[in-house]
Amino acid sequence: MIVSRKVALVTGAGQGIGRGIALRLAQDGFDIAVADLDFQAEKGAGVVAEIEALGRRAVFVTADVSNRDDVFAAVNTAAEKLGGFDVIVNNAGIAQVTPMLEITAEDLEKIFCINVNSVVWGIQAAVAKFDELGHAGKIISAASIAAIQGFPILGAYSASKFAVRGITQAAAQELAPRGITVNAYAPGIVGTGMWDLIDEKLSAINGKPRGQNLKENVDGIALGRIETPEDVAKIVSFFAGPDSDYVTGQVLLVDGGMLYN
Ligand SMILES: NC(=O)C1=CN([C@@H]2O[C@H](COP(=O)(O)OP(=O)(O)OC[C@H]3O[C@@H](n4cnc5c(N)ncnc54)[C@H](O)[C@@H]3O)[C@@H](O)[C@H]2O)C=CC1
Ligand SMILES: CC(=O)C(C)=O
Repeated sequence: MIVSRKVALVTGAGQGIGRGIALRLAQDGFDIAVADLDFQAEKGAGVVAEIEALGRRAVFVTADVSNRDDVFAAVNTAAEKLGGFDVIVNNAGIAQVTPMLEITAEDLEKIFCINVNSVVWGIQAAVAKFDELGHAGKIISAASIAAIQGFPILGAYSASKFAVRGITQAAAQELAPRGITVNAYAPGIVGTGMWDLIDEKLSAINGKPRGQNLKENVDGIALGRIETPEDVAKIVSFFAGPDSDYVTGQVLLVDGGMLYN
């Protein structure tokens, strides 16, 4: 899907799914703001270089997505440096691997600030910029299979992703009169740093050898292989491009066949 010179900001784009999305949207013709935490600046610079090698413009923007001011500043920087603003991908997120009876107030505060508040800030910042620029745009957020079904030991994470689904449905209805679409992607088991962490923590809890929890989850995928960031990025490409102009409020499973709705 080639678009004519547009700008997208992708959060958590220093690695993993976010990097895959940033590269795919660059291939689609977008100039890209690669947003991530400060400590990811070196990886972010690498992603910027990869995008530039594709012939597109890119900037790295430091932002902690749990901080509303950071998100607004990132959107402003993207628009100023890249000359427009059309799409936000609220991708950044964290996992927590904690049995329900051990979840603390601090755990909940942290995961909701990063996985949920960030989506609200991203929607607000994007809409403010679309209004300022006098055009509509597209808002896309990271849900998960855990937004459709709760996963044991991932209870706080599942709750945060259910919240992303609710926000996506509500925002889609509120923003439809402005021509803005709001959708989310729901990956399954993607081979990134996040699943390295989940596998490690599950091993510590259930005593299975490292890699075994990941293998058991991948064995349950109908299409028979682990998901890649590129698999996810194809769906984001659809939501960011004109072929999804009549799609809003959707949370699209891209899981190789794990859940069916
Ligand atoms: N890996 C998987 O199997 C799945 C991942 N997802 C979701 O996809 C999204 C991306 O996940 P992965 O790429 O796998 O994770 P990852 O851990 O590999 O990458 C996450 C990125 O987000 C950044 N990040 C974390 N906290 C941040 C903050 N406060 N502000 C800004 N950036 C922050 C990290 O620095 C990192 O670059 C997340 O929202 C995750 O919940 C959804 C379903 C499955
Ligand atoms: C990381 C994630 O979303 C799951 C459920 O695997």
